[in-house]
This record gives sequence, structure tokens and C-alpha cells, in this order.
Amino acid sequence: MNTQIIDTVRKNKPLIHHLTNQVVMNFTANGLLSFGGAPIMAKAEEEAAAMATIADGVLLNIGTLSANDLQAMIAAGKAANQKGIPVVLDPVGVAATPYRSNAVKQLLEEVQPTVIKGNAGELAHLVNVPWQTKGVDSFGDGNIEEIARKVAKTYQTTAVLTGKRDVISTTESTTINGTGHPLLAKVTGAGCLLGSIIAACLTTDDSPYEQAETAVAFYGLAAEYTASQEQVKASGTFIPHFIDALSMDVTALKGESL
Ligand SMILES: Nc1ncnc2c1ncn2[C@@H]1O[C@H](COP(=O)(O)OP(=O)(O)O)[C@@H](O)[C@H]1O
Ligand SMILES: Cc1ncsc1CCOP(=O)(O)O
Repeated sequence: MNTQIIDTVRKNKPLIHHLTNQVVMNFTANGLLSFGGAPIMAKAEEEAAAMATIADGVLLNIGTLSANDLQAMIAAGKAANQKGIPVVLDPVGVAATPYRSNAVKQLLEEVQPTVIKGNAGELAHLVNVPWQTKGVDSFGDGNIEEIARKVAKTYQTTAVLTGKRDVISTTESTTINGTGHPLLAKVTGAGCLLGSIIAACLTTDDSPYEQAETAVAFYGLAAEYTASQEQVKASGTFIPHFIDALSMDVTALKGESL
């Protein structure tokens, strides 16, 4: 984890244009604000390109996709590519229906994502590897390093595969992150908010590999700290304390004194 990336995000407060799903909008906006970014949620096709042009990064999350959303995502993604700002694609539930699968295919033909982030089932689907999924969730085990590497190679991007262990992979390097807590899997939108925080970290001058690894490691550490708090009983009490933890310094999250 490169803590300078987090410090830089907190200094610059990057504006992240979110085209995300209805389930997680408020949680994502509060989580990114706490971390140190500036969220804006905007899905109208009419303003998608203009919004991306004033933003520092764009998040495309297909969780509750409609036909209009897809056109807006293509417009925002293209504008971001043109401006040279990062784009994170989160193909939520892509394996669930042919509609989602075709929409992501179209998006990937028109937009070059800096990072593709998803759980094992979502990323496996993108590279035609069989995996057990149920709606937006992923189950089972398999070669997650191989899947992340395949996604990075196929789409010439940085892949972030989440789960009990997270894999960050480019065409050249792969690393595993072990921070995190099972309560994250009990909170809807935990993966979606991570996408937003990755987008914020991608706005510094470092490599996407280091930026993504930092975002994922920090996020898991914040979850571990949260779960260790006495007031946290289960997923309901986890949520507000996790939002708080996202604003903390790494030293404090680790319980180290300065
Ligand atoms: N069993 C687990 N133990 C620790 N961390 C987990 C576990 N499951 C998920 N996470 C963490 O939760 C976050 C969201 O991952 P995941 O649940 O795979 O995403 P999604 O919500 O998109 O399915 C990631 O930071 C990941 O590391
Ligand atoms: C439940 C649900 N349905 C459509 S989007 C969504 C949220 C999924 O969020 P996450 O995959 O981050 O838990």
C-alpha cells in the first residue's frame, strides 16, 4: 500500500463522475466523501459527456442498467478516454442475463477502462471461464489469479478481482491482497463503493497497478478495523462505523501510534 496515494487523493479531492446503480448511490457518495473524494451521481445521457469532461475520473457500474444508462455510460466513457482521465468499469451481475452480458460487450468495444473491477463470477464471465453466480453474487473456488490475468490481457487493462482474497493484475504483474472482513460481503454495495474509491486513487500520478492495490488494501484494512470495534455487532452497525473508518489514516487503522 502506498499511503502517499491516499494523502494525494485527500489533498486534491478528485471529482468522480458516477454512473452507478440505484441500490448503492447514497452509500457510495458517503463512502467516497469520507475517504476524501468528491462524488457526483449523474446518469442523463444529455449531460454524460459534459460531466465526464469536468470530472477527474469516471465510474461505470451496470448494477441497475437500463437502455438509457448504457448510452450515457458510452458517452461518459468516451469523453473520459478522450480527456485522458481514468475509467473504472464494474460489471455488476454481468453473468446473470444476456442483456447485461451484451451491454458490457458493447461498452468494452467503445470504451477503454483503466480498471475492470468485479467479483470472481463477474470477471470469470468476461473471459468465458465457468463460475457459480447468483444475481450479483459469486460463489465457489477456482484459479482467481488466472482469471484476473486473463481479464487484464484480453481487455488491456488492470483487473481487480474481489472476494476473500483480492487479485490485482496487469498484463505483466499480479498481486494478492489479504485485507478485508467477511462482514463486507453482508453489506450490499461494498464492492460498488470499492469501485468508487479505486477511481479516486487512479487520479494520482502513480501506476494503475499501485493505485488499485492501495485502494483495495486500504479498504480491507478499514473493514478489519471497523469489525474490531466494540459497537459493531453485525452488518447494520458495521455500515456507519465503516464510513467513519474510511476517513482515517492507515497508522490509526493499524492501531499504531504516530
Ligand atoms: N470473505 C471475505 N473476507 C474478507 N473480505 C471480503 C470477503 N468477501 C468480500 N470481501 C471484501 O469485500 C469487498 C467487496 O468484495 P465482493 O464481496 O467480492 O464484491 P461484490 O460486492 O462486488 O460481490 C472487497 O474489499 C473484498 O476484499
Ligand atoms: C443488490 C443489487 N442489485 C442490483 S445492483 C445491487 C448492488 C450490488 O452491490 P455489490 O455487488 O457491491 O454488493
